[in-house]
Amino acid sequence: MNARGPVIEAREVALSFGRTPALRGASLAAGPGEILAIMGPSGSGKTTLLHCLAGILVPDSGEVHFAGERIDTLSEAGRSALRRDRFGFVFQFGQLVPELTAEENIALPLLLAGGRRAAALREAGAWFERLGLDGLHKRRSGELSGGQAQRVALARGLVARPEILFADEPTGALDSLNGEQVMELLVTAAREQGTTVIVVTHEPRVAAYADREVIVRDGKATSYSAARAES
Ligand SMILES: Nc1ncnc2c1ncn2[C@@H]1O[C@H](COP(=O)(O)OP(=O)(O)OP(=O)(O)O)[C@@H](O)[C@H]1O
Repeated sequence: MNARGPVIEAREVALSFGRTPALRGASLAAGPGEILAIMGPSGSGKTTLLHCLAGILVPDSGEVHFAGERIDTLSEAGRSALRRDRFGFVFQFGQLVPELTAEENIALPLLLAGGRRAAALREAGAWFERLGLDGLHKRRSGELSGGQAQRVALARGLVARPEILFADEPTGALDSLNGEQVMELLVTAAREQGTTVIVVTHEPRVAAYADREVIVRDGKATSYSAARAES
């Protein structure tokens, strides 16, 4: 696959939890820098598909390719290294480390990648002004509002300039104003860095920030171009 091919791709991915089929041959592909929204009814398989793409879950059948390499056949250690070094993550409830300050939380991916503490904190610090978090460097997650904590989580997901950011309902716990702000920051920062974004959401207003939507229904995925204006 050449550099213009998809950066991440699922091919006919199937996965069951016991007797519950979560995915039944789902395929999708995202190009470099593309922002893709995964939508669909509750229980349709969105999170499972995201986890298969990110190497968190291994499909029963089908293939997952990243940057031209098959990744579902890698060992757990290989997939874990991929997640640490090349992917970023944002979840619905920020999942910040409560013992760490906001700046330490943001710096975490850089430290895990072997970066030096002073340099990592400096880089983390650059995100505060950009995200409207000035003066909150030393706060712990319990001392931040939901919107502030989610912006910290977003910075942590992007600070190491991952090739792909996986976001699972990143605005799901926020009111609509905070949700739109987080999405706007996410999209702006990802575009600046050229990061591909795969975002699971059930909110059309969040999906409207994406270049393209993929609808998952009954464990299968269908792609729609961004021709939402007519509908
Ligand atoms: N760890 C698990 N163990 C057993 N069943 C699971 C597990 N995770 C998901 N499932 C089942 O797999 C199916 C797909 O779940 P998934 O979380 O991918 O759906 P979803 O579209 O993300 O749903 P939601 O929008 O409600 O978050 C559902 O039937 C769910 O109950």
